[in-house]
This record gives sequence, structure tokens and C-alpha cells, in this order.
Amino acid sequence: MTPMRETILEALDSVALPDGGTLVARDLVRALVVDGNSVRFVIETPTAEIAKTYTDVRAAAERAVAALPGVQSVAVALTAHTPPKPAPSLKVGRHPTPQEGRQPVPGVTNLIAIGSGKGGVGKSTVAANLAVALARQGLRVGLLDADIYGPSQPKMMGVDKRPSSPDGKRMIPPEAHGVRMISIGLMLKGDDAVIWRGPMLMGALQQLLTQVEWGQLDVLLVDMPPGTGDIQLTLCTKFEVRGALVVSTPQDVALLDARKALRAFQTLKTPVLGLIENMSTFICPKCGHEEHIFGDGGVRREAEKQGLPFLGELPLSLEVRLAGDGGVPVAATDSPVAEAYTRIATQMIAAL
Ligand SMILES: Nc1ncnc2c1ncn2[C@@H]1O[C@H](COP(=O)(O)OP(=O)(O)OP(=O)(O)O)[C@@H](O)[C@H]1O
Repeated sequence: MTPMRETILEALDSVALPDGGTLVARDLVRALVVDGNSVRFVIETPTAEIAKTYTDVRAAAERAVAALPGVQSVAVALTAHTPPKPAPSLKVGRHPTPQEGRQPVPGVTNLIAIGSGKGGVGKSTVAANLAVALARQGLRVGLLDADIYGPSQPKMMGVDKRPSSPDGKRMIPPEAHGVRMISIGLMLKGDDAVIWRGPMLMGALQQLLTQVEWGQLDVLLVDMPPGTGDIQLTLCTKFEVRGALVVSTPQDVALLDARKALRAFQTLKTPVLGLIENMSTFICPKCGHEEHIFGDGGVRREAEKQGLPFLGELPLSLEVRLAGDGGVPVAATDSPVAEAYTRIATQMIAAL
């Protein structure tokens, strides 16, 4: 049984604060994510001084949520409100500028959203590798990490340089493995968490799309946060999106959520260019035995059922994980997995 957001907020509304009110009544709960039986959220206090007095509140909040039926793990972060860290002189993170209709991103021919229903299915890994595979085929490629709550592209692409902003108005994206890349993660210091409300998220996305000097790009891939929400809505309603790719594992629970993401793209009138299956199979490096850990062919069947293109499958492999953690995506190497990415990139180019 998956716990409901409302039930969690109700439980948090019972957590009293030393300076009066409750966590919910004082609107201090941010970034509440329910992922199966795991719950995570942030308690954001107005100042660092107040945060220091909230250690017991955090423990009480964790206990209150852990006691709910269906909850197996709870992670609570305690932060103080800090304004988002700006790039050298360009402030990112503001309310969106009003805008009429869907706009193109200057210089970008194909703006493509990479989404997933469920977190952790490898969407960011696929986005990074696909970007590199497309660049290796000679395309001019950009990658925008819009996973504002868990930006992972700087690590996966091996970029830790902050973008420069010579005029304080526009940002120059750093380049890695032939891909121009920008991530909200590059504008933050170390482990800082971004805690913005919906309008701020929309403003940040708008800035990353329009105030970055992307140059001429054949493809700009947008690594979306998992699920459906403000970012997906803003991207698909405010910008001319060529289409979306949806990543899933073959597991039933992942497919269930992938279907929701597909439906959301359809509702937003964003064409789905195809489905990609990640973690399809595991081949034991010692004995060569092949095991379908998360099920066999689920995403291909789903694509057929929905009448959508199936772009290919990618194995579960230690090499992929190590490459991602090491900042050199496997698609930049000569591994057989890189070939699988090349095949998907070729299919994708044909679909554009
Ligand atoms: N095919 C694969 N083989 C091995 N490890 C993988 C594979 N795909 C992804 N991973 C690993 O799984 C973890 C989660 O991947 P990733 O961050 O890409 O998922 P995600 O769907 O973007 O997650 P989130 O939605 O939470 O941002 C990472 O450690 C990544 O290296």
C-alpha cells in the first residue's frame, strides 16, 4: 500500500513547533516525494538559527510519518531558507516572465524531453548517454538537467565548472564529451538543496532555456524530474517541444508510472517519440548467464500496446553505473553498451 500525500501532510500537521504552530500550518514542508513505500521531504526553516532549534522537530516528523501504514522508510532533510546561489553574476531562480503561447528556444531545432514515471529507472543515465551518442554521430547536442530536486548530470558528465556569464545576462554552458550542458546543479555549492516553490521552478527552467547561450543545436535533451509536475507542464506548454522520450524498466510498478507520464505528455499534446527500456537484462560478467531481473520485454510490449515506437533496450551493467559515477558516460567508450546507445540514437535521428 502506497501512503497518500494527504495522509502524510495530516500526520505532519500534528508535529508542533517550539515557536508555535505546526509544520504544515507554518508551511515549512517542501519537496515531499512519495516513491513506493519511501517518503522523503525537506523541512525548511526561515533562518539557520531557527533550524538549529528544530532537531527534535525533525525527529518527531520522521516518527510521525514512519508510523503511517505502508511507510517503510523516511528521509527528512532540515534546511534553512537561503536564496538560490546565482551563477557568477546571473541570478537564476525567479518567478517566470509572462509569456504568450509556446515559444522556440533560440538556435535549437529539436527540443526533446526525457521523462519517466518512476524515479531511479535510469532516466538521467539514459539522457547523458543518449546525448553523447548523438554527439558522436555528428549532431550538435545540448543537455539541460531540469531535475531540479536531484540534479545528477554534472556528476554523470564529469563537469564541475560553473557556467561563465561574461555580461551578467547570459550563461555560457560548459562542454563535456561533445555535449553542451547546463544544470541547476552547476549553480549550487556542494550539497546545497534547491528548495523552490512551483513558480520559482518554472522561472528557473525558463531561464535555463532562454538565457543560456546554447548556440546552434540540432537537439537539446531535457532531463526532466521523475513523474509529472510543474516542470513538465511548463516545458510542454511554454516551449515548442519536438517530442518526448519515456524511460522505464520492464518492471510492472515502473510501467504503471510510465503510463501516467505517457498520458500526461498526451494531455499536453507533446508527441511521444518513443519508449526506451533500461535495465532490461543482466549478463553475469563471470559466467555469461543472462537474467531478466526486472522482467522480460515489458516496455516493448507496452509500446506496442500504445502504438508508440520502441527505441531499444539497455542492459543493467556495472560498467554503466561506474561510468556514470566516474563522469565518463559509457556511450563515450567502446563498450557494447555504447553500441546499444548508438542504435537508439540512430533510430531517434530517423524519427526527427
Ligand atoms: N543500465 C544501468 N545499469 C547499471 N546501473 C544503472 C543503469 N541505469 C542507471 N543506473 C544507475 O542507477 C542509478 C539511478 O540512475 P539515474 O539517476 O539515471 O535514474 P533516474 O531515473 O534519473 O533517477 P531520478 O529520477 O531519481 O533522478 C544511478 O546510480 C545509475 O548509475
